[in-house]
Amino acid sequence: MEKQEASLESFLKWAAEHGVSDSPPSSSSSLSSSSSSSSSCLGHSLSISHFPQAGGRGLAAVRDLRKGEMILRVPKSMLMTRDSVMEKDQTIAHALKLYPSLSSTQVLAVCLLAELNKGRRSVWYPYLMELPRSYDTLTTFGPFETKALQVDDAVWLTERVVVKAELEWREAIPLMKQLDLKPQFMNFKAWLWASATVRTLLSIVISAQRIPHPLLKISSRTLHVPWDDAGCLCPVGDLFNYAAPGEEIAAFEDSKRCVNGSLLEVESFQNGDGIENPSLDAEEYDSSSGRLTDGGYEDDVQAYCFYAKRNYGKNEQVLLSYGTYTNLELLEHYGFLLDWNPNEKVFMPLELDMFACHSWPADSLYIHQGGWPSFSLLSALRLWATSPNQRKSVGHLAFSGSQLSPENEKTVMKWIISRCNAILESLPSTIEDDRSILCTIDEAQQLEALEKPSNLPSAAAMEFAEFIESMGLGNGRKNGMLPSSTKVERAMGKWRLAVQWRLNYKKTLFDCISFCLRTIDSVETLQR
Ligand SMILES: C[S@@+](CC[C@H](N)C(=O)[O-])C[C@H]1O[C@@H](n2cnc3c(N)ncnc32)[C@H](O)[C@@H]1O
Repeated sequence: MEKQEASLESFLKWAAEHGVSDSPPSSSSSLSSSSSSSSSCLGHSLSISHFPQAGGRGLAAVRDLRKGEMILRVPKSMLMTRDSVMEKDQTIAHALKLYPSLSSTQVLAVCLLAELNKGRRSVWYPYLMELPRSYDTLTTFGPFETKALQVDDAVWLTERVVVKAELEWREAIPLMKQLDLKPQFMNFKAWLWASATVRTLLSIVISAQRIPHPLLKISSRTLHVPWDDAGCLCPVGDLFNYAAPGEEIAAFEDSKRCVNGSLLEVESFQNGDGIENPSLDAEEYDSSSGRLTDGGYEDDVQAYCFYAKRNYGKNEQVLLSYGTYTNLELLEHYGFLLDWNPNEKVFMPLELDMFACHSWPADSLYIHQGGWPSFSLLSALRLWATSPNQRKSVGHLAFSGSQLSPENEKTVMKWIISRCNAILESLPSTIEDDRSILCTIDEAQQLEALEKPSNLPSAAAMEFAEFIESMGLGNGRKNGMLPSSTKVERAMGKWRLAVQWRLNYKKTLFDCISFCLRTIDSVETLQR
C-alpha cells in the first residue's frame, strides 16, 4: 500500500515537472514551467480519490468547481502517441515503417508494450507504472463468463471480439519480434492488456473533443487527435471516470413519464424534442447541445485541456463523458457497466413481414432501460398492425409518433408483451435467480473463501457449480469451502459483470411488459 502511494506521488510529481497542471494558466508563465516547482500536478482543482461504487480510482474536486472552468491541462509533449514514441526512439520509428498494414490501434498497443519493455529507460515510466494492471473488457472473458451473458447477441459479440483480438495479436507479432520485446510483453495476455489500455484510454480523448466540428464526430472511434491519426494516451487526463451523457434527457423523460405513465406523454416528448428523430442522430444531438464538450486538444496552448462539464461541489467526483454507449458497449470497450444507463438499449428483433412496412434501421428498434419502447419501434409496429391497404393513408401519423387508433395501440402493446415474455422464457435463469447469484458472488467476494450457499435456486446452483468447474476447483474443497485466489477473484468479478448485464437486460423487458400493460389500461379507460 505504501509502495503504491509512493509510486502515485512520484507520478504526480513527474507530471508536474512536465507541465501537467490543474491550475489556471498564468498569463506570465509558459505552460511547461507553470507548475514545475510543485510536488504534484494536482491540488488546485482536483485530487486523486477512491470511488468504490463509481470507477474506483478517480478525480475529486478539491473545491467548488464552476461549469466550464478549465480543470486540467496536459501538454502535447506528455501525450503518448505513435509519433511521440517514434520521435524519441529511432529503432521503433524504423520498425513501424516496415509494417504499414497494422491498424493505428495495433501500432499504439505495440508502442505501449515497447515502452513497457524499456522499463525505467522509458520517458513515460512513472505513467506506465500507474496504468491499471488488468481490465474486465469482453476480450478477457473466457467461455464461462461468455456463456453467463446468456443473450445470443451478447454471446456472439464476445466470441467475435475475442477472435478479433487474437487475430490482431498474431498480425502484430512480427513487429514485436523485430523490436525484440521480452516474451512477457509479447504474449496474448500482454496484448489483451495493451489493446484494452489503448482502447479504454484512447477513446476518452477521441470522444472528448471540445470544439464541435462537422468533421469531428464525437464518440466515433475513428476520430483522432489532429496531428496523429493513431490517437493518444493522456497521463493524468485518463484518470477521469465515466459519466454517461444523456442523463439530463433521461431525467426529463422520467419526469414526463411519471405524470401518468401514459404513452402519449412519452410520445409528445420524443416527438417534440426530436430525441429519436432519425434525421438527428445521438452524436449530432450531443455535439450541437455541447453535452460532451468537456475536453479537447487546443492548438493555441499546445495542450489537452479538460473543463468542468457542470458545477461540482467540494469532494464530489469529477466525471468525463467518454461517449454514448449501451451497457454491452461499455463492457466491450471499458470493462464496466452502469446499473442506470440512459443510453441502454434492449434491441427488439422483428419478424420478417414487419420489416416490409417500415424503413427504420434495425438499431433504432429497441426498448429503453426504463422499459418504454423506442419511437421507431412504436412507429414500425403501429404501421405493421394496420391493414396493408390503409398503411399509406396513416403513414404520416405513424412516422410523427401518433397513436393510430385504440385497437391498433392495444395490438401493438400485446405484441410487445408477448415478445418480451418469449425472450424472458427462453433464457436459462430468471430475474430472481440472477439476484440470488449476485448476492452469492457479493458475499463470496467479501469472504476469504468461497462457499456454495445451500439455499440457491436450482438454476443458480447449477451455474455456481459450473463456475467451480471452470476454475478447476472441483476437488479443492475443504469443509465445503473453496480457497480464494487472485485468479478466482478476477474470474468472479467478470462473472458478476455478466450476471449484472443480463439482469439489467431482463429487468428492462420486465419493465416494458408493465409499461405496455399500463398503456393498454389507459387506452381502455379512455375508450369507456
Ligand atoms: C480512463 S480509466 C479511468 C480511471 C481508472 N479508474 C483508473 O484507476 O485508472 C477507465 C476505467 O475506469 C473504470 N471506470 C470508469 N468509469 C467507471 C464507472 N462509472 N463505473 C465503473 N468503472 C468505471 C473502468 O475500469 C474503465 O475501464
